[in-house]
Amino acid sequence: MALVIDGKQAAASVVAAVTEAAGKLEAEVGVKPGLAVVIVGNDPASHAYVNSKSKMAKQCGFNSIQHSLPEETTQEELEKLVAELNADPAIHGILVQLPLPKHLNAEPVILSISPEKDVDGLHVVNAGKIATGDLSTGLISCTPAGAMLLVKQIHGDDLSGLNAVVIGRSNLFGKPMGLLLLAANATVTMAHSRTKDLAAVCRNADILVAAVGRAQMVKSDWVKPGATVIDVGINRVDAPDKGEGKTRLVGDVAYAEAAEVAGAITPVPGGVGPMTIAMLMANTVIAAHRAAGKTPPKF
Ligand SMILES: Nc1nc2c(c(=O)[nH]1)N[C@@H](CN(C=O)c1ccc(C(=O)N[C@@H](CCC(=O)O)C(=O)O)cc1)CN2
Repeated sequence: MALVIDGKQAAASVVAAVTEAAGKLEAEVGVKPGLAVVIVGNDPASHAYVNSKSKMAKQCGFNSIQHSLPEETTQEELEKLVAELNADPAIHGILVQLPLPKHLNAEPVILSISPEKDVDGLHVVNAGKIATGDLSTGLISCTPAGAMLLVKQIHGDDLSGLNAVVIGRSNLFGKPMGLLLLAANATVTMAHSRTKDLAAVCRNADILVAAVGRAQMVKSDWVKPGATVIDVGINRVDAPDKGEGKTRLVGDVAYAEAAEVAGAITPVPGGVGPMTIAMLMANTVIAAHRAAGKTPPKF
C-alpha cells in the first residue's frame, strides 16, 4: 500500500511558519500583511473557498479584507476595484476568485493586478518568471507551489533522473506545475486530452500529476509501481451508499486501486487542496516582506 501524503499536515506547517513570519514582520517594522480577496457572484463553492481564505488570513495575523461583488458587476467596475487595491499600501496581496461569472473576462482582470500583489501568481510577469526559471523574485501560483512541496516531501529538492507526467495544461495549474518540476530537474511530459495512448504515457511516470477535472479517470494500470501520484482533481459525485441525494468528493485518480500500486499518493480531500490556501498565505507574507524591503521567508 502506498504512503498517504498528508496535505492537511503539510498545510498546517506552512501556515504556522507564515504566522510566525507575519508576527516578526509586524514587530520589527510595523507592517501587517494585508490580503484582499475579491469574489463576484453567487457560486456557493467559490464563496466557501473565499471564506476559508479570509478566515485563514485572519488566523495568520493578516489584515484580511473581503470584497463580495454582485453577479451583475461589470468588467469596468471590477478592474476599478483592482486599481484601488493596487494603490492601497496596506494591501500586499490581491486575489480575484475564479471562475468569474460568464459575462466577465478573467484575463484582463488578472493583468490589471500589480505583479507584486498577484498572490495567485497568475499575472504574465509571474508566469513568465517561472517559465524562465526565476523562482525567487516573483510569486508562484498557489496550487502548483503546494503540490511541489508535497512532491519534495517524498523525493527531496532535486528530481534529477525522474520522469514526471502532468495531465492537464491549464494556466492555473498544469503549465506552472510542469515548469516547477522542470526547474527541479525532472524530465517532464505535459499530457492532455489530445495525447495519444495517455495510459502508456502515464505508466512511464515516476511522478504522476493528475489535473484533468474528470472523476477517477486515472486507473491503477496507468500507475507505474512505486510512483508518486499527486491528485489535483476535486470532483463531487453521487454517493448512494451514504444515502439518497448524498455526494462525496473524489479526485481525478481512482484512489483505492491506485494506492495498491503507487509508492505514495495524495488523497482527495486532504491532499493538494489544503495546500492551495496555505501557499496563498505564504505568497502574501512574501509580498509584504518585499514591500517592506525585508528578505522574505522561503517555503
Ligand atoms: N483565484 C483562484 N481561484 C481558484 C483557485 C485559486 O487557486 N485561485 N483554485 C480553485 C479553488 N480553490 C481555491 O480558490 C480551492 C479548492 C480546493 C481547496 C481545498 O482545500 N479542498 C479540500 C476539499 C474542500 C471541500 O470539502 O470542498 C481538499 O481537497 O481537501 C482549497 C481551495 C479554483 N479557483
